[in-house]
Parts: sequence; structure tokens; C-alpha cells
Amino acid sequence: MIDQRLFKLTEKKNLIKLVLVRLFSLALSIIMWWQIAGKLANYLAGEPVNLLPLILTLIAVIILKALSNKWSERLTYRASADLRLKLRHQVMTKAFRLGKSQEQLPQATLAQLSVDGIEQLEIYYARFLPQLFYCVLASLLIFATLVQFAVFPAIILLICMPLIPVVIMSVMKIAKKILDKYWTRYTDLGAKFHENLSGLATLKAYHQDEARQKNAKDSAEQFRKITMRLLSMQLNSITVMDIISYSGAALGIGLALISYQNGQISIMGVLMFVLLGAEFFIPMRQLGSLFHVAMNGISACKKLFDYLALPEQIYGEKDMNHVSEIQFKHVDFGYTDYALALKDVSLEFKKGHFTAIVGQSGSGKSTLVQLMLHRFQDYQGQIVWDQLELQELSHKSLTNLSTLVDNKGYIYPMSIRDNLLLGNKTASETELWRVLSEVQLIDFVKGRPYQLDEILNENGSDLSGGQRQRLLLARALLKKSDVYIFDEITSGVDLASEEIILDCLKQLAQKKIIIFISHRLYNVLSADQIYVFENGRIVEAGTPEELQAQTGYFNNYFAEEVEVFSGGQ
Ligand SMILES: Nc1ncnc2c1ncn2[C@@H]1O[C@H](COP(=O)(O)OP(=O)(O)OP(=O)(O)O)[C@@H](O)[C@H]1O
Repeated sequence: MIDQRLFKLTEKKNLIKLVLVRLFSLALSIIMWWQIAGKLANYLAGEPVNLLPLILTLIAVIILKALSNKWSERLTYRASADLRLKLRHQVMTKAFRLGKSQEQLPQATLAQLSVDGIEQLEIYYARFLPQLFYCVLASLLIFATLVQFAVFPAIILLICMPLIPVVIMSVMKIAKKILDKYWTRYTDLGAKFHENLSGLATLKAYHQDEARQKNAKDSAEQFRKITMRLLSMQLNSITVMDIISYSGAALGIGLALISYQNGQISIMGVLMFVLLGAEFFIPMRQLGSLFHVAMNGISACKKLFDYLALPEQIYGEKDMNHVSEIQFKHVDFGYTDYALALKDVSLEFKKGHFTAIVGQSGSGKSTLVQLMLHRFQDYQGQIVWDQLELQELSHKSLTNLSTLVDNKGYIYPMSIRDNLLLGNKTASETELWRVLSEVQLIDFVKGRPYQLDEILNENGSDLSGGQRQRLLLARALLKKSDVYIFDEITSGVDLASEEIILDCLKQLAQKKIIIFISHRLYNVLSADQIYVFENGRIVEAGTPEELQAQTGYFNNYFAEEVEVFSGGQ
């Protein structure tokens, strides 16, 4: 019932403190009931009753209980905040590390797990679990108090008490399957909803929206059914727990009354059984009411930890501050067993060089850079960063040394400044304006009412294609890494932006390793070195002049491109 992986993630300290504070509060209640029962017993026996000590005790108990409740709330908050932050951080790190691998979850499922899943897990961890431990200890404390008055009724109460956790555990066993289905249907529905919303314009354009709507309706209906099954099972289990709680309290009190009738227990003892009988089962009842939310939390917990346990890239331990050369030596790589995406690739990227990779769609250009950045690892041959094998390089060094800019880069719905600062959070105002000037966006930003503080639309939908790419480039320039990889960043942008971007890259190439992937051969005519890819192989390599002098792939493609751009004349 308790996933040990949770405790490896967070400190138990807060939970232990929480249980102790609650026990302290219960001990205060016992003292209060003891006093009340004592005074009542005196009164019933016709003895004089001095109310002052009782009133003073009540005031002290109320104050201390209020303080301990506040403390307990604070501890609950701390435990839950700690868990939520750590888990969300881990999920995000995992999502980043898994990247586009086959195991990666759909975006919507990932969002549901890291929002709803973690919220429900928080209730399980910070409320249900401390309550469970508290229940066991509270029952023992109350038993230890009541057993002093009458052994048999106290033992009966103690025997009834574990019935509730037993019910909880057996319901959990039955519920496991339903819960698994519940979460699967829930995330499926979320993923479908997200998918349909993202592709709504396409669905409408091809008149597929009605069919999709029906499909989504079926999923929603399945989710409704499983939710109803889950709810009815939870309600039934709460009813069973209520019956046990109230019958247990009634049994204990009844037995105490019988013992009183038989003269085996004092009036004070009976009063203590009546007052503490309810107290005995209240924690159990609270446990039951947290139970149904906690059950979802347990299911979410399993899904979250299964996600976190997915195999990911293994990085090396060695750090590197600078790199001036990257070499591929006879590298083979395939996404599947039956086809190689890269075949016997040997090449080098050097500092101070603008290296272009060209080739038709599907020829392996992006795969090459993904391998270079260690996004996949099952390759044959060697990839060497200076003298270091890629497998030995630490993840931190790899991310510090390299920047990949492609046309999928994201612009957040926040200010231009904040979007730029993602590249380097310590960049000064002057640096921000400098990079904006390099990508020639300075006039555009100055023309905006709030300039750097202008809030952009989600993914830069209020920017033109060229402005968007130049902003992504400005952000990348701020990072100041040694290696820059530009994957099709000029595709679909206007000619003016294309020229600005290329000028920037040429400047950058004086001091950095620049790898530029492009379909457009015109863009690579000023490169220092070009590699032409075809079906995963390098079919030509050389300077633009050398390649243009040959009658090979490059020249043929280039001739075709010139023809297309000149309108086929
Ligand atoms: N994640 C993947 N899983 C399986 N196969 C893949 C994956 N990514 C790419 N491929 C396959 O690997 C081959 C090379 O793809 P890659 O994306 O490297 O080509 P590319 O030259 O960059 O193409 P483009 O210019 O269209 O982006 C293609 O046959 C492609 O279908």
C-alpha cells in the first residue's frame, strides 16, 4: 500500500513530526476528557465540585490544541510542497531527458500526470499516510488510557480498530484494476481532447470533425462509466467503514455499561468510555474520508514512478569547458533493426568553421545532430569531442557546450526580455539589445509599446516567421556555447530574414563550431565545408567551389534549385 519510492524522494522528517503533533493534540483531548469525566463523576456522587481547575485546564487545552492544529497544518503544507516540487522537477527533467524517444508520453498525458496526478498523490502522501500512522498510534494511546478502567471493553475496542485498515487494504486490492483503468481512460481522454483541439482546423478542413467528435464522445462515455464504478466502490467502502466505526464505538460503550452494571467499573470509567469511544474512531473515520482521493493518488504514484523509471540516456561523468573539434568516425546508426539511418559516417566539425550538411529529406541530417548531442546511444563507431568519447562526456557539459536551434524552438507567452533571458538568465540589458541588433530586430522591438517588456503571444503567433526565427537566434546567441547547430532555421522565412540570419551565423563561425543544416543549397555557398548526405551516407564532401567543380550530387541539386528559383527558365 505504501510505495517506498515516495520516501526515497522526500524526507520523512515532516511526516514523523506531523504524527507526533497530532498525538500531542490527542493527549490534550484525553487530559480534557479525564478532567471532565472526573468532575462529572464527583458531581454524580454528590461530592463538592471545584470548577476552577477544570476551566483552567480547558483554556490551556484549547490554546495548545489551536497551536498544535496550526503547526500540523504548516507541517502538512511543508510535506506536500516538498513532494510536489521534487516530483514536478523530476518529471520535467525526465521529460527533457527522454526527449523524443519512443518511451516518451504524449504531451497531454504528461501534463495530466504532473498536474492532477501530483495533486492527488500529495493528498495520499501528506494527508492520508500521516493519518494512517496516527490512527494506529492514537488507538494504542486511547487503549492505554481506557484499559486502566476496564480491560475487556478496552480490548474489544482495540480489536475493532484494525478492521478499518483491513477494509481499506482489501478495497484497495479490488480497486487496483478499476483505478488502473480509470487513469488510463482519464489520460486517453485528455490526450484525445488535446489532439483534437490542436488539429481542429485540419479536421474541419477535411470534414472529419464530426467523426472525431463521435470518437471523443465514446471515450468520454467510457470515462464516465469507469468514474461511476470507482465512485460507487468508494461510497460502499465508506459505508462499511462507517458501520465498523459506529458499531465499534457502540460496542465498547455498551460493554462498559454492562461492566458498570456488574460493578466492575467506576462511573468515571463509564464516562471515559463514552467520551473517548467516539475519539477512538474519529481518526479512523477521517482516514476513510481521505481514502478515496488517496486511492487515486496511489494509482497516480505508480504511473509517475513508472514514468520516472523509464530507461534513458546514460551520460558520462567527465566535464569539459571548451571544445574545438567534433569527429564522427565510421558511425552507423538505425532507429530500427531493419534499416540504418546513418551508414559509415566519418566527418569533422571544427572551431572557426561554418560546416553545412545538405541532402534530401530523410537522408539523415537531423539524425546526425541528434547523435552528436547524445540523444540516442546505440550507435556503432566513434563520436569524439576533442579527445573525449561522447559516452564519457557529462550531460551538464554537453548542454553547456552546445545549442541546437531548429524551427520547433518555443516562444513563451511572456515578455521579449524573459524569452531572451531563457538563453542566459544573467544577461544584462546591454547584452539583450546587442543580440537584438545582431539579428536586426532592434527596430521591431523599439517600435513595440513596451519594448523589451512587450508580452508575446503563445509560441510567437504575433510574430512573422522571419521575426520568430531571428528572436530564437538572438536567444541562442545569448547562451554563448562553443557549438551551434542550426537545423533548417531558414526554411519558410522571408529572403531578408534569411540573409540576416546567415550573416549572423557567418560572424559567429569565426569563433565557434557552426553546423548548418539546410535544404537550400544557395544558403551554403559561403560555407567552409559541405557534406552531402544521401540515404544516410556522405556522398560528397568539400568546399562549395570543389563541389561545384564536380558533376556530382551537389551540382545536380544546385542546378535543379537554380532552375526552380528562376521559374524553370
Ligand atoms: N524517431 C524516429 N524513429 C524512427 N525513424 C526515424 C526517426 N527519426 C527519423 N527517422 C528515419 O530516419 C531517416 C533519417 O531521418 P532524418 O530526420 O535524420 O532525415 P533528415 O535528412 O533530417 O530529413 P528532413 O530534411 O526531412 O528533416 C528517415 O528515413 C526517417 O524516416
